[in-house]
Amino acid sequence: MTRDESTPTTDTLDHRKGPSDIVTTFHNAPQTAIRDQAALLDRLHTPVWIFDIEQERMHYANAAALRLWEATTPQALYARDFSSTMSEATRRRLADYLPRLARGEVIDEHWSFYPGEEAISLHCRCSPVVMNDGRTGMLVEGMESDISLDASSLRALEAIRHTPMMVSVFDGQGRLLVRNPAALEARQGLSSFDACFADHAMAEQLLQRLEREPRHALEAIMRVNGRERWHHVDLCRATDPKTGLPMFVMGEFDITPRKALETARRVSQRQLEVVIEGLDVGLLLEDEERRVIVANQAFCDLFGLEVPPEQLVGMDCREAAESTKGHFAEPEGFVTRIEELVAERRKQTRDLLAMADGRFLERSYTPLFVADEYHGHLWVYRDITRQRHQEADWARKASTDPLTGLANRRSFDEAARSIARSVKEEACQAALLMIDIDRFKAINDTLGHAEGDKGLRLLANTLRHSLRQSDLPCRTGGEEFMVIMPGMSPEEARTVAWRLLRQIAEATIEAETLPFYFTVSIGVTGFKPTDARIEAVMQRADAAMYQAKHEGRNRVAVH
Ligand SMILES: Nc1nc2c(ncn2[C@@H]2O[C@H](COP(=O)(O)OP(=O)(O)OP(=O)(O)O)[C@@H](O)[C@H]2O)c(=O)[nH]1
Repeated sequence: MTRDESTPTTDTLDHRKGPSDIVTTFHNAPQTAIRDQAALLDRLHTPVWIFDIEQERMHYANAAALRLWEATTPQALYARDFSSTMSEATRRRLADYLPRLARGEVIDEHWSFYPGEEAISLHCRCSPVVMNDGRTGMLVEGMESDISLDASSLRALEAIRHTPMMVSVFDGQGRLLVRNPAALEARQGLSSFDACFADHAMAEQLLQRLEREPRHALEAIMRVNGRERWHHVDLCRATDPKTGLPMFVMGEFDITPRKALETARRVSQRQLEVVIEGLDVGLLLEDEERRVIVANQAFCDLFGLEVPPEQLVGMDCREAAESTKGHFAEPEGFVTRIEELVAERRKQTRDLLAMADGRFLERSYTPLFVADEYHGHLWVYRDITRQRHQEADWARKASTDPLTGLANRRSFDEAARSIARSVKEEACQAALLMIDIDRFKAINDTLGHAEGDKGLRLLANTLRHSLRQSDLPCRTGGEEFMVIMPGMSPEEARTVAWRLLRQIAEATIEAETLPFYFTVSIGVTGFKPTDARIEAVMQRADAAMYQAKHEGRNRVAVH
């Protein structure tokens, strides 16, 4: 069929009854004008028809449309029952149209027609029309399409009409010839090949590539309804069967969710590596076969390994433990404990390991289970040497008198309670001395507090150097000192007290930096199993000390 054949004459109209639909739809013109308008429409080369989608009946067709539908008379076409010839795909497509037309939408799509042996692709503009009974009909203007394919190609195009995959056909210059509804919906307003791609330069290169290669597949960022989406793109070179000119087919589907997932995985993998590398704890990840999966630089540093951590990957962890055990104060214990933990597969944190060089490491062991399946284990080593020293320092400070360096009242209480318990439960003996400087107030008042402090320090040093290791000298108050003497009877302690008393007096005389000398009074008592509280023994020591003061100072008294 050619367009020339379709030239209508006004005669055609004489034996046709124009439907009154046209009146309401087109111009709302007076009835007398119907025939003139219909005659005008018959003169169009463009086929125009009105189709009742619900009843599957034709309501109007101009002369060009009659030829397209291969009808000899309009009446024959209006009487035609389309339900018997309409394919299921076409019925579904039209069923999609109905609500859209009812909403007033104008739908532009390609439709294929097969009059005789011919295949015609028309760009159909489908608009809503109100029919006589008030229902919505479809007014179709079949405009010429750029595409000229043979019948089988058009049928192939029809077949891809219902796929969610986007299919577009371009000519050799990248101008759009036809696209299926999925592509049409995604690319409204975009009609060139390069406009489909976010990267136009890449589109240019692809066109050139297709001149050399018959097909090419890629993943690219494409433009879809003004947004950018990742698509898998299949490009295939073809030839227009009529003109012999090159064209190519592009099939696309959305892979954005997969790409997003891949990106997220890549980012989190990289982030994980950065985190592992940046950690200042030594980290070693083993698989269930006890092979190293990951180690970080901090791990190598802790064990003095002079290889980059990547070189440990794949190494047998049992061998690694054997070769590093020499770093530990108890090498065999280190290896044995690792094997125990692995056998138990129970999380273990804060395992303290003493190193041969005096450092302390804290070890955490975590078995790795994914969905109840064992996948190896994670070892984390942390150097806590500084922390340990700090803690020891704090503990010492908390229990030490800052002026003299002797144990303070808190330590004295703890030690005295412990000794009292031993005396009670183990029937051993212990003594307590209370030492008080004589007339210390006068020294302070005449020479000042700072000079007085020198005296206190001298007394503390004398106690420290004169007593046994097992004795505990403490500064329990201003110028009041106590000495706990485990394993000693009050009588034995009395002898020691006298010796101390003399040594203190001599020390004050010998000390060149001390501008005064002093004596002390000492009260002596013994811990008794019957003492309910340590205050009892302290009171006796206190009483003995006051007795010594009372008796003239510079002496020892026993309670
Ligand atoms: N320099 C110095 N003096 C202290 C410190 N703690 C207490 N003192 C002083 O020690 C003196 C204790 O005096 P008292 O307990 O009254 O008795 P005393 O002068 O030692 O006389 P007797 O104990 O009766 O022999 C007071 O002057 C206190 O201020 C201290 O940390 N440094």
